[in-house]
Amino acid sequence: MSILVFGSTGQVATELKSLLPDAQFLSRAEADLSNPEACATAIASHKPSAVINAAAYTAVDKAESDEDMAALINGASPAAMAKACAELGIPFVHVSTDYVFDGQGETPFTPSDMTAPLGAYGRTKLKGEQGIALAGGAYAVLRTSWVFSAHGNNFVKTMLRLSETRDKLTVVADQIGGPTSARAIANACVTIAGQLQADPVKAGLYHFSGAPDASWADFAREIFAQAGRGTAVEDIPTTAFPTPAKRPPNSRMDCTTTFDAFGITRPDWKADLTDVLKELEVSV
Ligand SMILES: NC(=O)C1=CN([C@@H]2O[C@H](COP(=O)(O)OP(=O)(O)OC[C@H]3O[C@@H](n4cnc5c(N)ncnc54)[C@H](OP(=O)(O)O)[C@@H]3O)[C@@H](O)[C@H]2O)C=CC1
Ligand SMILES: Cc1cn([C@H]2C[C@H](O)[C@@H](COP(=O)(O)OP(=O)(O)O[C@H]3O[C@@H](C)C(=O)[C@@H](O)[C@H]3O)O2)c(=O)[nH]c1=O
Ligand SMILES: [Mg+2]
Repeated sequence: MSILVFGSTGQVATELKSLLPDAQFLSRAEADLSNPEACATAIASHKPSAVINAAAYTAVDKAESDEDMAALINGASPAAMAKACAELGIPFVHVSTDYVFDGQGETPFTPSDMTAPLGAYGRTKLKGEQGIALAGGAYAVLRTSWVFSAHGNNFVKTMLRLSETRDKLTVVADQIGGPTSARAIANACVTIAGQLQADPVKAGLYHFSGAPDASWADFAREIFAQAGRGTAVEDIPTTAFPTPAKRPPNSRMDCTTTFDAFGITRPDWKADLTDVLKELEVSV
């Protein structure tokens, strides 16, 4: 397959690069997602056998005051990509988020559960999902959560940085979800692209998150335990950590249909964290 990837520097794009050395990666300079037509044109001119979109507006708090731009990048451009792929008859794999849900209750969300984003980032990602489904091609939207890797910005790197100057951190304990390594997501995207090409009836919306579910505070404790840092983690409620964007308290995702359709299981995030810490050279 000649795979075309939108994104070049992000967490998932970086992992796709090591997995797919022969794929083409489009940076922002080569395809700006604030320009949906440019994205469609890039696909039409490269004529790939599959497209993976790993680029997005991921600054959750900033999106609250910049929703129009986030909507172009997360909504209109992925929809335009899906349409261009449908016209070429090639698979399109896109990554979405747990933040499309309101996070009520304690039951894991299934792909068919009602969406109700609490903030601008989630609203714009939902627009992307809906535009992609409307395009009607051999698409897969893979919703994931709490992405971490050795590259880019993520919670693991933030915690390690803060632990250098702090003996104790306060971290929210009432938001529960599945931390997911960017490498596991990249692997899943490639598997799904291949299977969609052979079997386009598998098109649809899927969930993929690391197991077991944990709170951000649990995640922080595991990071410090594995990295051998003495920093203590105090559980706090979300109300004690005010942010511009509201985040879902329940980010648990039911990933059953992803296994049923593609044979892909939930990755063990603690094992993947070990690999990332090794890569960062901070493991004990
Ligand atoms: N991060 C997370 O915790 C989660 C992410 N996701 C989803 O997973 C996918 C991958 O996320 P992740 O790898 O973490 O993302 P990152 O934040 O690590 O990277 C985002 C990428 O998008 C690119 N990008 C942003 N704006 C534009 C633009 N206007 N034109 C072209 N490229 C642009 C960035 O390029 P540049 O370097 O030029 O800025 C960067 O390469 C996204 O769809 C995201 O919504 C889902 C759940 C959780
Ligand atoms: C730094 C810090 C954060 N927190 C909280 C804030 C928040 O609720 C949680 C995680 O912080 P972050 O800024 O990493 O969260 P955030 O950027 O919202 O992470 C999200 O990004 C987008 C792109 C997604 O799609 C989601 O799945 C999710 O990964 O931890 C603390 O409680 N204490 C702290 O010291
Ligand atoms: Mg963030």
